Amino acid sequence: MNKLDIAIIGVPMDLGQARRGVDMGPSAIRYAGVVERLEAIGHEVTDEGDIQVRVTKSSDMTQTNLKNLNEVRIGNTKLADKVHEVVTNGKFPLVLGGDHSIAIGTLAGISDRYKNLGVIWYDAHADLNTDETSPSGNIHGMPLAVSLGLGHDELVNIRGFAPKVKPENIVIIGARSIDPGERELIKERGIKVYTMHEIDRLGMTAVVEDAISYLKSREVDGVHLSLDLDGLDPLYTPGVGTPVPGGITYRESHLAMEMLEESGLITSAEFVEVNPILDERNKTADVAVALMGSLFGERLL
Ligand SMILES: NC(=[NH2+])NCCC[C@H](N)C(=O)O
Ligand SMILES: [Mn+2]
Ligand SMILES: [Mn+2]
Repeated sequence: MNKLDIAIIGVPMDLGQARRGVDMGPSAIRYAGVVERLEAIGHEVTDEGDIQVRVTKSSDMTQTNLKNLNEVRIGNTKLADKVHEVVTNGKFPLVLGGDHSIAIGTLAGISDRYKNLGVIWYDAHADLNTDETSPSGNIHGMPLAVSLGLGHDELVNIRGFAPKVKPENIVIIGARSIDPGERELIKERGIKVYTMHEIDRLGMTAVVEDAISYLKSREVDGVHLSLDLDGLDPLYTPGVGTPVPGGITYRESHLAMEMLEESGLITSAEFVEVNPILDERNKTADVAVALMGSLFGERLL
């Protein structure tokens, strides 16, 4: 295990989707013992606290079909600057959500350090909608598209450059709910997707091995793991706003985290969509922290 300097950044953002409460995700994950857990492995951990996010919904949806565009943009701009600072200081950013719209800021903050960044998107969804294709207007369904440079200018251009990632450097794992516009984009850009079909058919071992060798063949200089807790089956992580049945198991997820840790490729991570209001006794935050344990090198023997 490689000893890391981990910087935890909380993002109490819930304006990227419709169900309130996911702003309490960072507190729930801290309560589940994230700092102690990572320290016990032997890492240096600093909790950088939370990014200030405006809590009031904007009523103004007149110009675009994006909900709370301004608040989401401002929160992500602050997050991007913070992540950039942490990366520049040689620390490993571990971002706690908050809804998945915060991946916009995380990726904006990382990607000028890693010019050929790889991204693993562990999620039931592809999050590849744009303002034109979104069925909901919820920005948490758009962060991957935004990072590809597609969507509203104000989101795409955070930190003044675009795109943040290349389509051929992205791997999606666990997809089982894909909208028509997203399907088109996946085909058009040749984005690598392991749906639940591939996970069932090949097994998680083969899927993660394949994902790792694919990213290595792309010669990535870093890999960001963006883990949406709804990637797991809602049996294991009920505290999410957009659950989709038929998901990845708890065991498969631990295996995936262990294999990613062994690969030595991961240079940043975020765990998102933990909503304590929808959860059962903090189960989803507990799973998030357990998976972080595996991702950061915790082993039984
Ligand atoms: N990060 C998430 N949970 N995203 C869910 C997105 C759901 C749907 N595809 C939408 O765009 O509205
Ligand atoms: Mn999702
Ligand atoms: Mn997501």
